[in-house]
Amino acid sequence: MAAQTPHQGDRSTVPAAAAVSRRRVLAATGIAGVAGLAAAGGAVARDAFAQDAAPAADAVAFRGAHQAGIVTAAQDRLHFAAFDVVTRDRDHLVALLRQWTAAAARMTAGQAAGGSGAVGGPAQAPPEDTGEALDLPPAQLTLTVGFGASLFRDAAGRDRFGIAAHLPPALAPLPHFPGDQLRPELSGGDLCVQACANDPQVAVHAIRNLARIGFGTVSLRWSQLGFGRTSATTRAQSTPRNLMGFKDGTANLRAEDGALLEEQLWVQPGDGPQWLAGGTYLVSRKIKMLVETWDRTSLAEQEAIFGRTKGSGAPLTGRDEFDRPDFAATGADGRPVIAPEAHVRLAHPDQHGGARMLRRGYHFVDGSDGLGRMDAGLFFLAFQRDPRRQFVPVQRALARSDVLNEYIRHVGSAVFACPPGVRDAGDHWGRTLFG
Ligand SMILES: C=CC1=C(C)c2cc3[nH]c(cc4nc(cc5[nH]c(cc1n2)c(C)c5CCC(=O)O)C(CCC(=O)O)=C4C)c(C)c3C=C
Ligand SMILES: [Fe+2]
Repeated sequence: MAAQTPHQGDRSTVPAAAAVSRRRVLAATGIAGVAGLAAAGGAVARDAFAQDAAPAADAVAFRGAHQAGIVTAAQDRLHFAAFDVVTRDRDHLVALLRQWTAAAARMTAGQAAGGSGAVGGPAQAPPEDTGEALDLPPAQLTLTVGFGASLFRDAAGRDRFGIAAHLPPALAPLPHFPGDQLRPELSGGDLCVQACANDPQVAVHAIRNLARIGFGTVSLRWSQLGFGRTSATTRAQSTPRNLMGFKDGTANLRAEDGALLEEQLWVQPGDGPQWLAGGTYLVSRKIKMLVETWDRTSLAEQEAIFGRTKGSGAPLTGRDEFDRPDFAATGADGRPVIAPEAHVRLAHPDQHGGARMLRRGYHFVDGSDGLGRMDAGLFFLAFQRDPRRQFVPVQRALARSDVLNEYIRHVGSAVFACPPGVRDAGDHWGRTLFG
């Protein structure tokens, strides 16, 4: 595979030899050929991979200074998984991270998870790929890994894998916030993988194959499917709407923010342990929305809650979506136009020493509760340089005063340290931490 280290702006370019789509493999082998591959022991499939080295059109480069899936233009679908490590053997864990890296590089390029694919291996063995993405393109799949604090020390404080000395202070557990209704089975985790793609089947396929490869070393702790991005992460993307009908992500950090990303998003050398420089922290919160209550709330009340208009997304003190909110403005009654307890006032960087986050969440609808209510909400994901200075103070202010709290419940929570990007073909997830 070509050794190439694309940097931030190069995400759209994929090392040519890495980018052989599953569709191209099928075309090269032919459908009839595929049927015969199991008996043929996979040689045809491997030859097809070797011969066809044209780039897949909609692949996001896996390697780079930073991991993909953070400032990457937010895709439309999510499958997020948190894993517990079930081995005590450091070598097994590192071997898995190497295997995962290889599989992730392949799948993000549109290839099968393993070299012989879904149908190219021996008939007597389980296939190296589960097959449900066999004829699908890469769909801009990104796979982003993170490490939880529990990977470093167990509940009794024991050093699990000889990495406790490298635990970043900023990976501290989040404090309890007023109103939290967190469920342990939707929270925490030793490792996480965020799979984003523009095809849900591609995202699910990726997580499923990583879980399959990890059998015996990791076990799935909790997972979340998401749809409909709730943020824009590049200037080219329009602002989407959340399940409450409001534009969400207007004031988000974006890929083009240059120096601001260094200041607010990427861990800098000297911030903490060196292994995380170029990485970032991810906070996930599963937030249920009481949509039936929201839907019986007047438009004026809804707009007062956010401090923005529902139609254009403009602040209540402005006309256009990207107008700066004027928190000093008062109405004819002398009261602030944007209420003291409005969501955008409480979350605004002006209230938190300039702290910002890169929000990258998704909607979820997990069916209904049997009592006529939708089990729906926001799977909030936010990347940042230090949760102690960013997520925690903002959430503390929101938990204390946000009028939105009447309509939402935080039920899941986790924090992960996401290492820097995989640099080249010899690099792997966790190398900077485990050596
Ligand atoms: C602790 C961080 C935040 C949580 C949790 C959170 C939950 C949450 N937010 C919305 C909808 C909107 N949020 C908006 C802005 C906004 N929200 C946060 C932080 C959290 N939100 C920030 C930092 C900001 C930006 C503030 C600013 O700089 O102006 C908006 C307005 C549009 C926008 O800028 O994105 C909406 C709408 C929901 C529905 C929700 C929980 C379910
Ligand atoms: Fe918000």
